[in-house]
Amino acid sequence: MTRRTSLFNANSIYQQQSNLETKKVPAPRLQKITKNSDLKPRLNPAPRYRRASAGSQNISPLVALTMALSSTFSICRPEYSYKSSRNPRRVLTKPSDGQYNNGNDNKESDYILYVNDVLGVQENRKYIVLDILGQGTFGQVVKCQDLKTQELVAVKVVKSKPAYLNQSLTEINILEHLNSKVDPTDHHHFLRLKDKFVHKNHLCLVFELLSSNLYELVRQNQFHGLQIKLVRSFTQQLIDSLCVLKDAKLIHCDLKPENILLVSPDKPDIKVIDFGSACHERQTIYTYIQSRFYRSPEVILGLAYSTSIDMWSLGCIIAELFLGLPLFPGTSEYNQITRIVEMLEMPPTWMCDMGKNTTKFMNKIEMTPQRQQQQQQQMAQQAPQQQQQQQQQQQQQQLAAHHQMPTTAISHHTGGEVDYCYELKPMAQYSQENKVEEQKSKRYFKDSKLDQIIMNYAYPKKLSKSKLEKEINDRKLLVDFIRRCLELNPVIRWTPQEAKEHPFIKGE
Ligand SMILES: Nc1ncnc2c1ncn2[C@@H]1O[C@H](COP(=O)(O)OP(=O)(O)OP(=O)(O)O)[C@@H](O)[C@H]1O
Repeated sequence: MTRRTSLFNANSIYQQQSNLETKKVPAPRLQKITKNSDLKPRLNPAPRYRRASAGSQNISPLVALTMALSSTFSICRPEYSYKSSRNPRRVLTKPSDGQYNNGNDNKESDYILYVNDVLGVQENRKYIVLDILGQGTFGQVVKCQDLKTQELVAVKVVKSKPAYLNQSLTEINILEHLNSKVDPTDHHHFLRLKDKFVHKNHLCLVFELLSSNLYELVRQNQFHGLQIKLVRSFTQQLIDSLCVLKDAKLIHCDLKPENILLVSPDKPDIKVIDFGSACHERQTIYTYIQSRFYRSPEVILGLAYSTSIDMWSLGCIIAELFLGLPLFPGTSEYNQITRIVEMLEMPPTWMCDMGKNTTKFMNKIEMTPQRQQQQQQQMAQQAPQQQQQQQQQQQQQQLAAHHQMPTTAISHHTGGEVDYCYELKPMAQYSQENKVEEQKSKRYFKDSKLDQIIMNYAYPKKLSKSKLEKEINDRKLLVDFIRRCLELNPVIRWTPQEAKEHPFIKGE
């Protein structure tokens, strides 16, 4: 404490004392501060309201009834003695009825975990369970202490079903590759894997212990958006991770706020977790990937995918961090693609042509002669140069469709024998065909287009003119950045390397 602060405290105590004296209230038991005395107020040596502890020292009632409760109790009842081994075991897993694996697992094949359980049997590789951190598709994540080093760690106890076991082995492979080869110096925000072992038929992965995930952070903020400065800091770190992943040809496949964790509660440093769905760009075998709100149009439509699906998820995440609510909170896959199209645009025709699931969500409509005529008239009115450009575009599209290579993002196909376009199926048609009850989308935002939503989102109160101008400018950059991540055509969607140069990231 500096001299300035202690002086300030002493003066305020003097002030307090004189106020009390004028009101004729008994003054607190402070020693009068003289010129030469210590500036800190001193309590009289014999404190009142003290209790004896079992160790025959004087302790305050607060300590006696909290930290020293057990010894206080033994003073009152000498026959009482406390042993932690007699505590009831606190169960962390729900449901907790043992159904499989000799009663160790519940009906969901989750290992039934209790506080103070020890995971691991090998000497020097044992972890005592302290608390539950999270539960996911693959199993449970618990906070543990390494019995040898006393270090706190997070242990993922994987479900005992073979499918989850296999997928978790992939997670181990990818994390080990990332930790030892791709990012050995731990500079690119990837979770560190420390150990792995099998405990009672459950694969256990020991990770460094991190803090809350970004969904929890937004929830703690009552689902109000985060400050643009903080959003920028998170985005810079995520772009850095995605650049490294792209260079390593790895796709995370499940980027979402729940899978981005703060390293500690008091700093904006983050790490990407959950590589349980990750894969190499050459091994994209699964088609049902990414959590729905963050699922890219190419995955919804059933096209081949690449690292660019993580950039789509990133766009959704950044928007959500700024707005406090998910941008595309789809209630079904149909609802998801509907929300995307309503807010942004239709996917280009080549994507609809090539998507294995397109016919589930969209109708292919033949162009009527009337509509064709209308278009030709429009073309004739356009400048010759534009016409030439359009013709070139058409040729490119035909070529692209032929070689399954996309070029530009237009929603209808012209040229060739048939002229057609795609349209989203009306809700009633989709519901009837798929025998489901689709609901009309609930709107979270008053505006319907991305730029309006962000530019009109509540501004911080009492901003000076210059700060308001800066906020508006920052938001314009944010809109532009998100729009480039949310490009429906994955071929022209920005790569993380391109995004790294954007003024929003550079803070220009
Ligand atoms: N290293 C860690 N430190 C602290 N908490 C963690 C850690 N790893 C995971 N968690 C918590 O556990 C939750 C689930 O973890 P994880 O996503 O790895 O499990 P999962 O079963 O693969 O989940 P999902 O259903 O998303 O696939 C996370 O959202 C996070 O809150």
